[in-house]
Amino acid sequence: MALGASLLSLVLPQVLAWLVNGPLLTDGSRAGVVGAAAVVLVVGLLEAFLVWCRRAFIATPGTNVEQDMRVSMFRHVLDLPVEFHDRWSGGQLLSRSMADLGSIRRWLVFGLVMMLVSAATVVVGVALMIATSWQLGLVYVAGAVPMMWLSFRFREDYKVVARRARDQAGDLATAVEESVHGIRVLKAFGRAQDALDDFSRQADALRDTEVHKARTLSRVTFALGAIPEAILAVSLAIGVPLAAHGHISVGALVAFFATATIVNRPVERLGQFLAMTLDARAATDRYVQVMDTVSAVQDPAEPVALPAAGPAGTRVELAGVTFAHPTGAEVLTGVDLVLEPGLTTALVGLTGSGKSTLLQLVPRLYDATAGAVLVDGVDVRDLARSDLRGAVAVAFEDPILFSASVRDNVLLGADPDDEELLHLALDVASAHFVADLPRGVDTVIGEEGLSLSGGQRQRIALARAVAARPRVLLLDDPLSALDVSTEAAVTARLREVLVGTTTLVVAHRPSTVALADRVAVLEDGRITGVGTHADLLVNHPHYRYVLTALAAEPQVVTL
Ligand SMILES: Nc1ncnc2c1ncn2[C@@H]1O[C@H](COP(=O)(O)OP(=O)(O)OP(=O)(O)O)[C@@H](O)[C@H]1O
Repeated sequence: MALGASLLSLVLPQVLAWLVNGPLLTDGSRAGVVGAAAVVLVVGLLEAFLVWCRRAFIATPGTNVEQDMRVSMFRHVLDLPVEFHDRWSGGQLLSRSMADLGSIRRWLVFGLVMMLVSAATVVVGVALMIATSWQLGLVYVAGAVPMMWLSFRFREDYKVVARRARDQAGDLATAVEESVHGIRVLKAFGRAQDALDDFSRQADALRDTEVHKARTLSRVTFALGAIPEAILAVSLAIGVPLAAHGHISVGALVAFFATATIVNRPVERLGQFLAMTLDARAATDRYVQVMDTVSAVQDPAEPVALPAAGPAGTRVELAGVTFAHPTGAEVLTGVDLVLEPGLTTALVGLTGSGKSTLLQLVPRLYDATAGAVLVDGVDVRDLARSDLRGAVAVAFEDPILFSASVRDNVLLGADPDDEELLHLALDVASAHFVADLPRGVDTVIGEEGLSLSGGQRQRIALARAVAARPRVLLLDDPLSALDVSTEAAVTARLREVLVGTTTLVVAHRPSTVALADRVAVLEDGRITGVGTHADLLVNHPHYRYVLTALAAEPQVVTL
């Protein structure tokens, strides 16, 4: 339709030529003039109708493409492993999934269509101009050479700044995200001004890039506007003598200039279309960069079914597990550890010894670099991730809650309508404070649960892990914000409810260690001792040292 509208506009100069050569220069008949006016009117109305159709019909496919790309990207980002999210900032992903995709849509619905239409209009228009007068047509074609050279130069310059601007916009989004996320720290330390200064510096850099882009575009727009006008002046200087000597008719001369005026329009806008295309290209590159990232943690081609748990529960084994973050040194070196079915094992080690890392290998938040993690004898890499993560629940030390109701947060990994389970899980986690919230379990907790205290957040996160009714429960020191007596009450209830659940608890407090059936000591990336608390106290010097260090950590600071 866009093409039809544009090509129709080229009909008008031909009507004009016929009008000049016919009724105007010969008989001057009224019927001829009226006929020409009628043709102009019909062609004009048809062109307007086609333009309306283009605008009306392009919106749906354009927005559909944008939506499909956005959903695919979010699905892919959710599927990418934690290691990817360790490296990528939220702002970059945000700007790629919002602003970049918006720019691709605008290009699809306008830039691409207008580029194609303009190209067709120019080709057909120049052909008509050559057919009208080959001498003048060739002059016009000669003008294309400097324009193509200028466009090439523009493309080389602009594509670099277009990409830079998008990357800087992503960094700026990250700065906003981090500052908002850490607003309490910034305020408490009185660093708001520093954050503002940093942000202003980044915003200045983005503005400079945008100005650079605009200047590059304005230079090429000026050149692409001036050259066709100059060609028209040259054509006029050549065309008038040609017409005067009868080499071309006056009508042909008029038609040539009318066509040239129409062809000039898309030529003059070529810079703008090119800029849009290069912007969309930078946006597409950034989109593809995320989409082309292959997830290192994938489902196997033919997943093995998770065997039913044994009578005592599920057995988890880490066999010769070694792990290093892509950017760091080896954290775990040949770890051998068995979590006996239905028992609670405490994992103890100095800070930074790799306890959280070890725990995250079980649900495949990371994959072991060497060795294997086995759940009931099956390598976790041979299981479908959904099966594995359905059987394993984690409560992290830093509890992440979503801006949803308490109910939705707790029943995240369970049946969302299971009222009984909801209350049981909250009870086990000693989250009785929920009853006092304004709307009870339906109270929407603020972004990331920041409207709750640290201990309250931890208890909701623990309730979530319990409600998942896992075969294996991994607790990364989830009770650290609770006082010792609440911790004891929660642990006692956990023991009652989680009969048959194999539990690994990362312990930072002697009180937590004492509640476990067995203790494993992580030292220099290896498990150097497994036994009861009492045995290890007697036989394991590093365990004694770690316990002393943990006990020395002040729980209450007295000034
Ligand atoms: N994403 C990461 N990239 C690179 N190194 C990391 C990453 N996460 C953790 N590490 C490093 O791995 C090591 C183990 O970290 P981990 O969080 O497992 O220790 P931890 O024993 O749980 O510590 P803590 O008791 O303080 O919670 C640390 O040296 C840490 O710096």
